[in-house]
Amino acid sequence: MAATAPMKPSHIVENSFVKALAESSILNSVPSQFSFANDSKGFDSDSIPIVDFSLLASDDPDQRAKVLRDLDNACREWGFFVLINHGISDSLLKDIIEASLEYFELPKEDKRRYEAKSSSDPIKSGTRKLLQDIGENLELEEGYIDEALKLNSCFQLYAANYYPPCPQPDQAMGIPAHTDHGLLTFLIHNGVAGLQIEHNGEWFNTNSPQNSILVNTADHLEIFSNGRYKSVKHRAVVNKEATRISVVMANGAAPDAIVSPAGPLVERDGRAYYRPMKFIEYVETMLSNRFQGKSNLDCLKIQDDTELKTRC
Ligand SMILES: O=C(O)CCC(=O)C(=O)O
Ligand SMILES: [Fe+2]
Repeated sequence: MAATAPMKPSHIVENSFVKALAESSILNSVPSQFSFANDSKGFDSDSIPIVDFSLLASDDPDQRAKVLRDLDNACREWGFFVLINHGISDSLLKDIIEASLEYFELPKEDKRRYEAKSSSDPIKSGTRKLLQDIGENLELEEGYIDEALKLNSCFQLYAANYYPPCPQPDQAMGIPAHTDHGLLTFLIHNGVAGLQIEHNGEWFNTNSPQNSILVNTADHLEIFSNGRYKSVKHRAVVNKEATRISVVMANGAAPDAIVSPAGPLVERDGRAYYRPMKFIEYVETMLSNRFQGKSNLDCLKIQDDTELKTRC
């Protein structure tokens, strides 16, 4: 059970409530309304991909070609990678985590002031270098991805998750299995592990250094790449000892961009495997029924030509 800010999807319980509950001295078991029997075990793996961001700008063509291949393999095979040498200082990363913790310590009324009023309340910013490299890996013309997804006014959603220590970690889940909307999700944390990703039907722990950034490919990149890159399923588990904080930046297309498989990829594949949908509509429907029933992505998948006219 996580408290999330500033976006508060309807399934997430009141921020202050989870925190107060966890701090209550009489809490020694998970209340039944939060009980979520699960197998939260994950495997450790040393093959989780690592991408060295600094080498993407290398002048050495062989070095650059190698890191582009690393990025392509990571997006195709895991939908996930640990980004190192990204150029963001350790102190800035720490400050972001600190500021998020301060937010969770605020009284309930003060917290409200910072909550986004709706999902169309975007934070617009961000480097798009990785997306341009991804466009190159997909053999799209330079600038294609920027224009098709209107990246000069791209949508970024910031959320901070607070996971208090849990007396029965095997009876609760911080955030259940889901995929993210958007193109890429960037995640940092306070050094306490908890993110697990699904790979070949198994759950893997992501024990990454605190100064790295965890990146996962999300639904709109799966759609745009016509299924070459998979939106990875992930979840957050809790532990008995330590509070975990994660800060997530979901990086998407412009709110009014219609996201569909990229034209040149559809030509290469002979057909589109996903239906188009306006970016902001996707985000809004997803946030209103996240973790319940069929995912938006499944609804947009076209299984075969005979299904072209069917919808969820
Ligand atoms: O806290 C984490 O590790 C995962 C958070 C997450 O998946 C999300 O906020 O969408
Ligand atoms: Fe997520």
